[in-house]
Amino acid sequence: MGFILDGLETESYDRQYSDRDLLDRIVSYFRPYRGRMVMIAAMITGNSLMGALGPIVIARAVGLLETNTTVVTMALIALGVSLVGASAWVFNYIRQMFSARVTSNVVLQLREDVFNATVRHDMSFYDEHPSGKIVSRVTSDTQDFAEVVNLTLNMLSQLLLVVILIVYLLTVNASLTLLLIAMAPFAAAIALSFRRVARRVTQNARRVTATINAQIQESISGILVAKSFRQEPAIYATFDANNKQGYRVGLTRGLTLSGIFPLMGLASGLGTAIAVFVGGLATRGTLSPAEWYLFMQTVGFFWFPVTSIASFWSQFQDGLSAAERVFALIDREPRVMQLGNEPVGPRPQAQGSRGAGGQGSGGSPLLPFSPAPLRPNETPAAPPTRGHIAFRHVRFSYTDREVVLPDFSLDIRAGETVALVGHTGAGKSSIGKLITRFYEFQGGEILLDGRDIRRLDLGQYRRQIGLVPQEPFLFAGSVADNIRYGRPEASDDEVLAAARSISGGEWLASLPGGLATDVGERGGSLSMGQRQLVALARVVMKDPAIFILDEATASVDPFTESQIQEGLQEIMRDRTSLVIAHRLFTVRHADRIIVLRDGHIIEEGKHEELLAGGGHYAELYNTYFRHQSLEYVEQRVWESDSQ
Ligand SMILES: Nc1ncnc2c1ncn2[C@@H]1O[C@H](COP(=O)(O)OP(=O)(O)OP(=O)(O)O)[C@@H](O)[C@H]1O
Repeated sequence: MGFILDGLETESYDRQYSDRDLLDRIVSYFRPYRGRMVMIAAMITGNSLMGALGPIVIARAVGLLETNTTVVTMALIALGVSLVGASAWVFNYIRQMFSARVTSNVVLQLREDVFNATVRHDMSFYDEHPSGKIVSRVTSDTQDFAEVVNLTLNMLSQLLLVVILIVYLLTVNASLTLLLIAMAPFAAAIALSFRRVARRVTQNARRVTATINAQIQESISGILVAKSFRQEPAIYATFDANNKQGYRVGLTRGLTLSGIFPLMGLASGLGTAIAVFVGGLATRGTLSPAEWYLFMQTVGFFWFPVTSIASFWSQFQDGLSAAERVFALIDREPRVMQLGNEPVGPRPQAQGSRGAGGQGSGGSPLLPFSPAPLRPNETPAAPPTRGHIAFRHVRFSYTDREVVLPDFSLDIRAGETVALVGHTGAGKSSIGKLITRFYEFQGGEILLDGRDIRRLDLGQYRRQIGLVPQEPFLFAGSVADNIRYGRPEASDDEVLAAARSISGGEWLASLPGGLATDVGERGGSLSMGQRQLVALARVVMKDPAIFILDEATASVDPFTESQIQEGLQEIMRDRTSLVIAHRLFTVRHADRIIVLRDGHIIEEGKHEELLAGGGHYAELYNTYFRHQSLEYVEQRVWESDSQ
């Protein structure tokens, strides 16, 4: 079966729970619905009782046929059978109603938990796991689990029906009933022997579905790149291969599971034959036709749940493995670990420009915050965030294969604008990602105003960080919705004010509907420059103490560029800013430029100093930044004019 399973690895966070742990966990989801579960149990009992009563009443009718029966008696029996059938239906209906509510609630809760866990995971989780596979777990796995719950209830109802009939039959003929019971272990043994096979084929089917989902999702997200490289056939080929693998795995599952039914049918046929033969011999002359009818009827009822345990078992395993996968996703150990939840307050009210050198308002930015001792029941007051960031001998790697920052130390003073430059892969973005706590570092410490960022309340801490990534992501909705994302409670006037704080709001005029313009999926209806402007306005709305900008490498038209630059000046004025710089404008205006190579600081200073030094920065400037300068552009124009 090897080729069928190629590429169907489990996820690194997958784990095998013991049956007991798994069951305890499942039961915990049903605990809040104890009352309804009791009601369901009562309805199942009622339904099974009525189910058993049906054949008993008919058997009585058969018995009565031996004697002289009146029309009235027969009518009463017919009425009895109808009542029994109707009551069974009512019990069943009420049970279905309650169980639908309970399972829907459980799935609701399970989805909430799994989605909540998913969005809380740090970025390393998303690096390792394709989003399509995560989607599979959140949607189809939770649904499969719900289906198995319904199946279990049906099964319980069936089993109860058999138990009731057996108890009744024991009163009719004990030895024949015991013969029936003696056959049950054989049927169950055959059913259980399929357990492992069924679970494996089912799990493989689920994995292949997740792989197909992941690939479709990736292909659609990257369709623009794929089209521009004319890679549609390659995408199709990968899909085709995955789809065919899905077909093979699905077929194997179908064949394996359907093989169980004929085998079980054979076993039940044999069982009935034995019951007829042995039972017939043993009870010759002692059983009435009515009793014989009831026994044979019960053999049918008896075999059905016992044999369907086989198929049920595979589906049950199916549901259990779905639950296992969902719980594994919920329980995945976070890599970013907060060691405390010390409060983090907003930045002190802006008191005009702090100027170059970045001495922030109020006190020494290097002074660590030492809170006054709290009285019992007093919640600690959140100290204002001045924005002094210190890296102390930080060691960081994404994976075991490469150390990105071997021993990184850097002080960014409160209010300072620091530009990080360096060749690609030098570790610039990683520094920003560590400040935002997207990834966990392995050694050293990072301090905010003298406090270890691992001890801070993560939500409050991130509230103080405004991030603009290289390709700003906009959510579906209007420009105003996206700006309001920075502070959901903001009024329309505040949103407008945030938009106007960027380049006087001139950029809004280029949008067809102004603030109401629909941004399209991922902001696709706006130009790259407009997306950056919206992202900047979003940060203004958030009003963070620390601003991190991973500058876009894509150039925008000069007019938008100047609007972006004005916006940046506005944002950087009163806050600590870290810019992964790709624009000459930002390096020139930075209080300090840090030049990185292989995770080490090799130069630092202001633009002119570094340029005069003729080192790595000068080299970077000449190969990368210089062509953006006005002098360069003018010289090129002059050269082309004079040719
Ligand atoms: N999510 C990740 N998982 C594993 N390795 C990563 C990840 N992100 C970055 N790296 C690696 O870490 C190193 C530093 O990457 P980083 O993105 O910090 O560089 P950078 O200086 O910002 O480069 P660029 O200017 O190209 O954005 C690179 O070798 C990169 O391959």
